Amino acid sequence: MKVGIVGAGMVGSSAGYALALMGIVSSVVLVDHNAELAIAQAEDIAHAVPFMSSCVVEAGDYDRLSGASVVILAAGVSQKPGETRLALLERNAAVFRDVVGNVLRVAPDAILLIASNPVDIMTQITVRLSGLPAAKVIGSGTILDTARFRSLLGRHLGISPQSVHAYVLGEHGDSEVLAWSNARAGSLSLAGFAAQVGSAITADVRARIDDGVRNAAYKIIKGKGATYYGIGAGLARIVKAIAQDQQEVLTVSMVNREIEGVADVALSIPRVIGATGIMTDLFPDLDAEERAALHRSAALLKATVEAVSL
Ligand SMILES: NC(=O)C1=CN([C@@H]2O[C@H](COP(=O)(O)OP(=O)(O)OC[C@H]3O[C@@H](n4cnc5c(N)ncnc54)[C@H](O)[C@@H]3O)[C@@H](O)[C@H]2O)C=CC1
Ligand SMILES: CC(=O)C(=O)O
Repeated sequence: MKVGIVGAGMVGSSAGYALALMGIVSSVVLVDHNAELAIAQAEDIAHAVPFMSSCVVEAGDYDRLSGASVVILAAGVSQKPGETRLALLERNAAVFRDVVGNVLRVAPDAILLIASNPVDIMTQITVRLSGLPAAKVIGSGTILDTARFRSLLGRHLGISPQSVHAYVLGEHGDSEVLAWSNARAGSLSLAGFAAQVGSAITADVRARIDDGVRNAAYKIIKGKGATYYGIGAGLARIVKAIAQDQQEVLTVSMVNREIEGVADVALSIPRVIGATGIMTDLFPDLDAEERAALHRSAALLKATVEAVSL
């Protein structure tokens, strides 16, 4: 499978690196309006390949995306310290007006995987610009927030994050919703597991984990200027689910017909991902407080996307 990546900065190159090391696709092509950067990133990643896999990693112009099954869109600006994701909207919408048409011209059948922020709005804008069915335009959404939630819960409980089943829903951003009520550890409820291992989830623990998930990006950007390893691996994980038709349940964003009373809005819930993109939506069981928070998140995104003119 060939995967294209438009935007060879920190996020795009990290996704390319993860894909190349995982050895799950045969070819990765990096495209950037800074052609010199794309060439340098591709060459650097290609030098890691002989240690791990046999993926061909190259850079080129849009024509080189011909035949790509998936194209990751990671072009545009990223947050400065203290800046919200939503503040990037106008600048990245302008970038996508340029990028989406160029990709579709050469790879009209590709699944588009959106990473640029604000990712839910950029996903909805991409559906509008491309005319593609919603299930073929996947936003990375809360895949990273869900990983952060599982990581912090696993650390608190003393188990692998892979044994924690917990999801972050809604916006990939400040209004996101940590679905505590249906989180599980192994086969047990969170509270049941925590009691057995003597690591109660007190109000303080819950507040600390909520803060660690919700504000992770702000803290990392303050410390090192950008986040990229986590989302790079998350994007590669979504590509793997498509490449291997895994029917994997992941929290990703797409334009939903209706969520908690809000129509036609892109946000994340758990969904089954396979060869053709999003196969099924899985609306989780939530308590009343979580449902109200998800409604607020959906309403915020809807109001934001309605203000964008294309
Ligand atoms: N979805 C998520 O969970 C995450 C999303 N992001 C977002 O990903 C995006 C990229 O972030 P970084 O890679 O750190 O930024 P970066 O600045 O390192 O890379 C962006 C790249 O886009 C390229 N670019 C800009 N306009 C272009 C155009 N019209 N055509 C082709 N290439 C163009 C630039 O030359 C640059 O190389 C940002 O919007 C950031 O907020 C970042 C981390 C996590
Ligand atoms: C930057 C960003 O969206 C994140 O790390 O969550």
